[in-house]
Amino acid sequence: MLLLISPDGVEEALDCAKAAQHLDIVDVKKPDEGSLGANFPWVIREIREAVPADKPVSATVGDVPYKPGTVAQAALGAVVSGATYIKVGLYGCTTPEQAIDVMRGVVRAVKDHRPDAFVVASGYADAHRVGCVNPLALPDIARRSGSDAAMLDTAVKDGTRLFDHLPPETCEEFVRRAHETGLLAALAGSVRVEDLGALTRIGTDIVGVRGAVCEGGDRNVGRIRPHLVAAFRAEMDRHAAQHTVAVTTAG
Ligand SMILES: O=C[C@H](O)COP(=O)(O)O
Repeated sequence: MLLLISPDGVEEALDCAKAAQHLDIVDVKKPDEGSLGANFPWVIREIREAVPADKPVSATVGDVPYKPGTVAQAALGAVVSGATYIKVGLYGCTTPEQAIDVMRGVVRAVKDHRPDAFVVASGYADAHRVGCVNPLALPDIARRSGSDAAMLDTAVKDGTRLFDHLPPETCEEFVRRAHETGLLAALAGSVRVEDLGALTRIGTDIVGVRGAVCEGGDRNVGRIRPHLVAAFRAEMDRHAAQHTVAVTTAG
């Protein structure tokens, strides 16, 4: 499982860089603009320069409206600024068709500029609270739009967590649907270390966190700390090793 960490700006990205050996992807966002709030292009550029070259930089394009042209242009801005993982939160899409429309534009805008960039279609585990597309539709939306991964986060950051809205069995079905069509499955949403066992067991490819690696577990007031990133990674590795033993023993 890959670890994606979301700093809110250059200062926190520098702290992520200090823990670079413990993480896999640095994800630029602006949490005060929403769950997948988009940051400024110059922030993406500065973070790309600050993070070791072998660590991909991801950027969120926002909790986007159903405006395919606007979103495609924003996604191009993110990739031109140096991000190679482009994450789109399909907040304003109420049907799979709308979501596919948005993601097709993003895929074209991004891949015309940089064919090796990785496009992530993100929905929300708590979609029922904000009226957007069903989370289990995301793998099919990602597949039909030519995206590379399907992701779920939570739309409302009120302390409730991924598994409060979608139990592990439903997340497992999400992962299964993504894998069935050759896509990666990414999961996030106030994930804590105690969720890592289930996330590992169900085959999650990427786990996205912010709060869990901030001081006091607080994604707004706390700051990302390198030792918390290292500790989170150690727990991930422990669960991965346990899972391998369990699978080998069962086989
Ligand atoms: O993409 C990952 C998100 O930033 C997760 O943030 P969170 O762990 O604070 O919910």
